[in-house]
Amino acid sequence: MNETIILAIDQGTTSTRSMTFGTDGVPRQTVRREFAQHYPQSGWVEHDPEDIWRDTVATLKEAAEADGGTVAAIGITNQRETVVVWDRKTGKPVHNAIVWQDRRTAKLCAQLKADGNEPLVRERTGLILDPYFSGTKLKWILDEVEGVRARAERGELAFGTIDSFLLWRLTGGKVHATDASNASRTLLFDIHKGAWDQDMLRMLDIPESLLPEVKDNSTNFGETTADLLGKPVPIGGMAGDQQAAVVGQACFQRGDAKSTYGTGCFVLLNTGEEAVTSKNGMLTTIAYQLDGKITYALEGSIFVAGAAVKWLRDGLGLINRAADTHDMSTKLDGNGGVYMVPAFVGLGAPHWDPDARASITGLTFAATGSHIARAALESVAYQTADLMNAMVADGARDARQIRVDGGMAANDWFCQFLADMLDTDVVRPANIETTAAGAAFLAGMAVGIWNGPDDIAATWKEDRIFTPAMTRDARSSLMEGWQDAVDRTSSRKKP
Ligand SMILES: Nc1ncnc2c1ncn2[C@@H]1O[C@H](COP(=O)(O)OP(=O)(O)O)[C@@H](O)[C@H]1O
Ligand SMILES: O=P(O)(O)OC[C@H](O)CO
Repeated sequence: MNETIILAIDQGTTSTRSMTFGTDGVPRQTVRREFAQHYPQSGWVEHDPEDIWRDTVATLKEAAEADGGTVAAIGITNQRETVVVWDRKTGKPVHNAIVWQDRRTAKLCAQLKADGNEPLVRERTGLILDPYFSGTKLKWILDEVEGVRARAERGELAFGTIDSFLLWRLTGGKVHATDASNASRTLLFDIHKGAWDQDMLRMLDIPESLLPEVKDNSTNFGETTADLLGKPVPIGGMAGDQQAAVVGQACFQRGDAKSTYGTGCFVLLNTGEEAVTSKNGMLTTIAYQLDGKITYALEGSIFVAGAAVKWLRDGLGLINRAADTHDMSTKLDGNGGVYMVPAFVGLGAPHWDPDARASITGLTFAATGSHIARAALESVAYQTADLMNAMVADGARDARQIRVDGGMAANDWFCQFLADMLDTDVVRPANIETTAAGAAFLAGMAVGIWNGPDDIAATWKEDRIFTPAMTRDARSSLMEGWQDAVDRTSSRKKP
């Protein structure tokens, strides 16, 4: 008899992946495709939703076929905040997807801030007024794309983050829904009430008819059309990729923290039933909602992590493969005073400086390509340290370990440097694709394969622990160099 499997779709910023998992939670097959990034203007980032759909269908079919098992349920996880608006009749997007990294609404955010809206935004949504989140991007499409506002007001259009768009397409246009974790990133959602917020909709002039229904993370989201996998398959799980990683890393207890290193880096700290408000630039967000009960997280969001390594490869041509950065960094005695501040799309938490742009500082004739590669890896660890310090300052974090995952976590040199900078054990699981695993677990729970978080925690396996091995003085001196580089890169000039 065919084995039962769960299929996870992981729609990331640079690639779309489908993975199959056994009922033991172990990954079996992975099919991955990179897709085109569009940069129409400085600071703008777009995706073609049809590329995303095409790769989703192709990878899910290939993964299921390569596996050969019987797909019991599908889970979807996705790059968050990215906005798609489509026609309810034809399913056609009215514009390219505006990606979470896109800064085009920086001015609008500054204006809304100057008008005194930020305290209410923070109180209701847990977020701040930064172009990162979906709300102002949705407003841009309504205001700038000809005819769209009128069509929206006539109820002809639907808005969604990537999860919603894929759900709509996978169900043949039958279901327009999202999950609480994705909704909590839109700037439109009251994270305390668990409902769309009328004041936010008014502030951004967004017709409510555009919005999807918001559901638990593990529930019946509908069935796929029969043509995709030969028969309809239930979609049982949906979560933003960072929240799915919280589930995949089994961070179910208050105080558990994970950090995912993909395109960006996102640290999420489970704060249980309490929605902790940060005074230090962190976000308050929904980690997951199960059986109607919300668990919150404090989040630190860094916009560029693995993307800096990708730039070394694709922009500079300095490396052939991302993994080359490991040996280049290992062979140097130190960083030679070279720092990279990867503010390619501004700086996220805790600085929130959308107008900053990247820099490399401290270059001398002794600097080599390896110093630049190392500076890229180091910058991601320094940024994580800034987040952890902010969480400590918020009184929200003790000195427990942090679990890491995502593509960059495969790099041993980086993980060790991270442990040194955080002065905390860095724990890497056997499966670093925890995002897809989280989506599979949520889907599997919905169809009774796993009963709840305890079953999921039992499948989590450690690969390696990286223990801090640097003196306090060495750490402080590196962090000072980093702080100096950040100050030089800031768009806010010191008086
Ligand atoms: N060994 C490595 N060392 C450093 N960076 C790496 C390594 N392997 C992958 N990366 C980086 O990690 C990112 C890929 O991670 P992934 O989790 O697939 O990202 P995403 O889901 O955002 O597409 C890429 O940006 C790549 O540059
Ligand atoms: O593409 P990733 O994995 O870096 O994730 C993107 C985040 O969801 C953006 O908030």
